[in-house]
Amino acid sequence: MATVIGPRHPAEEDGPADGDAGPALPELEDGHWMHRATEFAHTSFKSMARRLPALVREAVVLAWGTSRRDTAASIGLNVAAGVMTTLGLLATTGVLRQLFAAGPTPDRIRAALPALALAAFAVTVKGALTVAAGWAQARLIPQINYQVELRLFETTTAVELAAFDDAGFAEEMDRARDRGMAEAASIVDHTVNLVTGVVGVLATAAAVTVVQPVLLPCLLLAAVPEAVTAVRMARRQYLAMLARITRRRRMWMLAHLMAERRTAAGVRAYQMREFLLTEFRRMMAAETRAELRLARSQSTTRAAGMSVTGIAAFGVYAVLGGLLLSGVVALAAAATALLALQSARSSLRIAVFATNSLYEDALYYQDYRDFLDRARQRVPTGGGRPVDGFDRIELDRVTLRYPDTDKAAVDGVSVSIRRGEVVALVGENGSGKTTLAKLIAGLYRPTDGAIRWDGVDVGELDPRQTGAQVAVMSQDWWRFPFTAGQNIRVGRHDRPADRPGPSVEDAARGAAAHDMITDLPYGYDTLLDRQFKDGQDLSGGQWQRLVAARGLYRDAPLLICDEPSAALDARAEHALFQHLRRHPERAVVLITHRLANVRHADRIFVLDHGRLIQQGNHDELMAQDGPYRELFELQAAGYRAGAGEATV
Ligand SMILES: Nc1ncnc2c1ncn2[C@@H]1O[C@H](COP(=O)(O)OP(=O)(O)OP(=O)(O)O)[C@@H](O)[C@H]1O
Repeated sequence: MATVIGPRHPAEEDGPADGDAGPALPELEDGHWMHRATEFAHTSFKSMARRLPALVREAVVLAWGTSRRDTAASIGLNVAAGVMTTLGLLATTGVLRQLFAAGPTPDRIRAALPALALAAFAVTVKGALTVAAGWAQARLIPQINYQVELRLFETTTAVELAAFDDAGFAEEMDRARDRGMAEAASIVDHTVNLVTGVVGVLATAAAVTVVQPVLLPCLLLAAVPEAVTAVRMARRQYLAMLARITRRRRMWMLAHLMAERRTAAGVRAYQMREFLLTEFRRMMAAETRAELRLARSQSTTRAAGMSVTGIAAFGVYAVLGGLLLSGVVALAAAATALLALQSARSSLRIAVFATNSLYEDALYYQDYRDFLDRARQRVPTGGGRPVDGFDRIELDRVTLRYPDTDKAAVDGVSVSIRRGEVVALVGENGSGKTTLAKLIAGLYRPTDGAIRWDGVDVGELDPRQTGAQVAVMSQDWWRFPFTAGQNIRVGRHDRPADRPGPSVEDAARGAAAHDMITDLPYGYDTLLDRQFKDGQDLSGGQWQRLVAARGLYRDAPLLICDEPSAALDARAEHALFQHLRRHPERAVVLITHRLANVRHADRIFVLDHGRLIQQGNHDELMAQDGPYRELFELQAAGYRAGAGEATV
């Protein structure tokens, strides 16, 4: 049997130094979340604590806006639990005082009983309050997630298409979606934990102060080193993660290349296995060494922290002993202080951790807030004039310049499209056809010039109603993970039952997709995504038929077809073009490089570098000595030559 394990790489035995894991792949762009990670890494705990009130306020406002009842319960019940902590400690002192008093044991126990009952009551009630507070806190999280996610997607689906061409916008959206959104619930969670921790510390401090104020500094002295060690370790881990992040991202990238269905064929066809594995081994070895170094330094920090904590505890015991001997503190109070110490330690640890996490997560949540503010400004408002079809769409010296580009993709183009016509956009790659089609479809607004529907500027029309008049068969379609039937029906999913229009099957027949769909295992109910059970894959051409069927099902008065047949075989292409013929109720804008398909168009617009350089019907353009005739003859010559060779 052939071995499936490649030869061992030297790195496996000794592993290179970190510097050896240099880039064989090109340098990666910083991840969009890196700026927050770096900011967090360089903020001191003191600065974090200073921003704490503002962050807590923000989290409370968010939680309050989501559920007043659960917010009030989360905070109120925790405060009440704190009161019970104080009460419990005071009752314990009472018990101890009675037990340590002089007299016969049965008498002392009897005297301690009321305080004992009170302590038991406090512990029980505190337990119940803590459970109830945890419940309210757990209830808050999904409700916040629901609100925050919904708000994000309501916004991302409403913003204008042009926003997505803006690199900054797309990046902010990724940031908001990948991390910012998830941190909304976290900041509320951390805030409640912070409140719990602070209330715990205050409750303990209050009890100790009542019992004997002198013990308060001892309490703090003993609790602080442990909390500081915890923060130090978390910080060190974070910095180590940050230092290794570039390498880890490279590893993830390689891991995807080696274990992905979509890359499997390419990796095999080009025999890339050894190349990828070698890269992976190099990085893995360096990564392992870094992990080992971190483990060592963390253990050192923990050991140092434990030593300081031990010394502090020793100091507290010594002070307590001194106070006992000098009679400043009674034995019962000293015993209570030891109990309080345990409680204060864990509360302080919770509070410090919560501060750290709250600060970090709030940075990411800010990304979410910033994105929403920015995105809301990009939601098209449009006018309120109703639209019900059109007779003529006019583009008047229309220009569109994509963000961050110097050249206009469409440059001062004036064309008109009438209902009942088929017009074609022709030109070489990058000449601006798709961009012009998107302008006609209303997906982009021109940076210059005007688009008018029956003489009215589109800016004055209701954008929803304008959009409803348009169907686009785009060349870069998305494989929606729906059934075949849904993939077509989604083209007009909101069609009222009484509105006439083609059935899903009619549309599929029109796009030569019906037979292909009925051949699928579940026909129109077949799921077209292999991630689902019984999901199926379609070929590129089969998908294109489905996309064409969706466009036909939409049954709109303006049909824009951008390379609708690029992946279709000759029969499917023929069937589709039968459907794209002239129809009195519809205008068709057709983009195709197969010029035989535009011969019958009423008008052909030829574009070059974004400019309109020729227009007319096929015969008129063939009569001119221009680019259209040149392109057409080049294609026709290919066919003629093929026919000639075939006859040889
Ligand atoms: N989203 C975008 N952001 C920036 N530039 C773009 C964008 N889309 C297209 N362009 C640029 O605009 C110009 C016109 O592109 P367009 O897609 O309209 O050409 P096309 O004629 O449809 O090309 P093809 O025949 O290859 O489909 C090209 O230079 C292209 O690089």
